[in-house]
Parts: sequence; C-alpha cells; structure tokens
Amino acid sequence: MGGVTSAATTTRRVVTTPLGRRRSDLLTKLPADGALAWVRDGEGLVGWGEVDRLEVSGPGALERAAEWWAQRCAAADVVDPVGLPGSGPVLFGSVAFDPERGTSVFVVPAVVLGRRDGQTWVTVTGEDHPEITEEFPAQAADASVGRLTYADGALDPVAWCGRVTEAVRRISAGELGKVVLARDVLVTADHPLDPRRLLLRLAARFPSCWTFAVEGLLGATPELLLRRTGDLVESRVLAGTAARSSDPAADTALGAGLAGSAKDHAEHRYAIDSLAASLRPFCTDLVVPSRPAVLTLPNVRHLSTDVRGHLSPDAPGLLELLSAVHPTAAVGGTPTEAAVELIREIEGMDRGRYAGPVGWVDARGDGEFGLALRCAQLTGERGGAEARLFAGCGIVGDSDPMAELAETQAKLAAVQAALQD
Ligand SMILES: C=C(O[C@H]1C=CC=C(C(=O)O)[C@@H]1O)C(=O)O
Repeated sequence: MGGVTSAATTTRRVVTTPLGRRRSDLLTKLPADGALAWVRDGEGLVGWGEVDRLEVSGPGALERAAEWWAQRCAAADVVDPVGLPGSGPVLFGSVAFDPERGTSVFVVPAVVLGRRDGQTWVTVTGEDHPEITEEFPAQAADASVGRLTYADGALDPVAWCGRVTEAVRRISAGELGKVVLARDVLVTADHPLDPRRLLLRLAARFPSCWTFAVEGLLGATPELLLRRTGDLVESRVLAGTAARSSDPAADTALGAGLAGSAKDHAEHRYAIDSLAASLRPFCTDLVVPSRPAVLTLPNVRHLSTDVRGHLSPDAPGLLELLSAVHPTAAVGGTPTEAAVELIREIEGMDRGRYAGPVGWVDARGDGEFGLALRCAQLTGERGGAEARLFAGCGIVGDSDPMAELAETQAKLAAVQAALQD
C-alpha cells in the first residue's frame, strides 16, 4: 500500500458566486505559488490556495482518491447557484504515469475561478471568504527568465536511440505490438521560472489544447483522456505524429504523408483500441469513428479520433474510470502490462506525473482529465530556475530511431518556445 497524506475531514462551507459574463483572462488571476489550471480557449478553471491535499501511490491509488473526494463532498456545506460542471466543490488532480513508482497529487483549492459558455463564477472553500463581488486583480507575471541552458536528462540522445532500437527488436521478436518511449531534458534559466508566464504563453499559442498546472507540472496538452458530463463520456485519442515545416508546400506534403502513413495509422489503431476496449464495459453505447482526422498544431500534426459514449447507470465515478483506462497505448503500449514493464526496464527515467492523467473533478462527478503531455515539471532546484521537459513517441515494428528522436524534438519545441524570452 502506498502512502496517503491528507488533512482530516472537517465540514467546510463551499460558496459559489456568479460573476456574470466577464471576459478577462483566467490565467492572469493566478498567483505564482500553487497555481492550478485547466483552461482551453479562454474557458475552464483556475485555482489557488490549498484547503486539502491528498498524495497517494501504489495499487488502487485512484480508487482511494475517489473515496477521499466522496468523503470531502459529503462533508461540504455547499451553496452553488451556478450549477454547471466545475461550479461548487472542485478537486484538481495530477496522476502518476506508473502508480507503482510515482505519487499522484490531488488538491482542493481555496479559490476557484471558472468560466463555461461565457458565464464566470468564483468558488471559495473554507471560512476566509475574500471580497468576491470585486474583479480579481490581474497578477503580474515575471518578465524575463534570461538565458536558458539545456542538458540531457536521464539519457543522452544517442543512448535514447539505442533504447528505441531495443524496443523495435522486442516488438519484432513478438513480445509486444507497441510501446511509447519518452525522454527528458533539463533546462536551467538565469531567473526563476514563473509558472504564469509559461501558462499564458502556452495558452496563447495552443488555444485548442488544454493548458494545465498542478503541483508544478505545467503544459498544454492536445489529448483529452476522459471528460464526463452527466452520463456523457468523451475522449480525444491521439497517436501518430508529423512535424510541421515553415515552407508551405513542404508542410502540406508532411500533412498528406501523415494522413497516408501506414505506420502512423497502426500506432493510432493501438491507442484507439486500448481506450475503446477499457471504456466500453462501462458504456451503453460508444461511438468510435472508423478513420482518424488530422489535428494541426503549431509545432506538429497528429492523427486524432474523438470518441463519445454514454455511461451505464452503474458505471463508477470519473476517477475510477481513469484508473480503468490509464495507460492507453497513446502513452503506454500494447499489450499494456508488457509495455509498462518494458518502459520500466529500458526507458531509464522516472516519468513522475508526465503522461499521467491531469485535470479536475467536481462534486457531481463531472470533470475533465487530459494526458499530461507537452509539459514541464518545475523542480524547485536553483531557486525555481530549473525544470524537466518530457516528450515521448509510439514505437512500432518499423520505427526508425532517428525519426523518433526528431519527433521528440518537435514535441519538446512547444514548451521550449514558451520558455524563451
Ligand atoms: C507521448 C507523447 O505523445 C503521444 C500523443 C500523441 C502522439 C504520440 C505519438 O505520435 O507518438 C504519442 O502517442 C508526448 O507528447 O510525449
């Protein structure tokens, strides 16, 4: 059994107040410390302050988190005239990729600012209610990080390519069909990295992605693992990637190449099949389009499939559903157990919460969790000036190590551009 750290359950007042149709940027309201965020195209949730925290690891981590959250919700004295997904009590979470190795973190913020369908609200938990009839002032984000210095993470690029070769060998030997291998790089800045600056830049450049922050893990992910709204469940599965080019003709050719690539479609199929197989038992219907679309982002394109279904009346809550579907073959591989074992054996690093579910759940059980991709983990080292960046790629039987390395570089570029002055 892994450790659980949390405060005792006490009855808390949770008051949501409508703020009308304000359009100011939610991310600008965050303080630098303890920033929590899940924002897409100007809507979503930001939170700060910490009323409760759960740290949990080992088998059954998400089930224990669900039980813990249910106890907190049952003990809450809630006033919520807004009644939308994300109003009332909210829990932010960032789940370890591998619960056998990592610790998942859940935080109940003291203040949550939310916006959905143009309506804005604030939810305050606890007794210290700030003046909530006023607009929250925008917080200043630090201007400059100065020079950035990059260093290899666990493996240098040559060693990482060697691991890809080893994975291809194992796949060719019939041990598994696909595995996702990731690498990390370390970045040190001259000045402390202000999370708000990174979040604002990511959100501006990637409006169609979900910009997230939980416990120093910050990013903009294009991949939605599960969204639950009542009995509706949705997922955006991504796998299969091509770089972009600044030359329009070359860029169009790269996009067409992805759409026609048998290797990328095979990678994508594994991811779709794993999500559908693990989600279907909980659904009365699940619609999986037969062909992926191409999702175009500023730095890469992906094969992308939007899956949609309805949950059975006896389906478990969102956190338990996450436990059932994670890791899909977008971040693990196929078969799941063999892939996770191979990742433990050859990847050479601890993923921490990279590639794990990240997002929020409310007291009704509605919520959204993406996969923590295209992200930086602020390490707290060197006075807050250091971070670890991550990127991974699906490896199949005909993967080329150098092409996979280039793919990690294209993915890393998202956060690297946002870090730069
Ligand atoms: C594992 C990552 O991406 C996943 C999501 C989209 C495309 C992927 C791919 O083409 O390999 C990966 O499965 C990452 O960005 O670190």
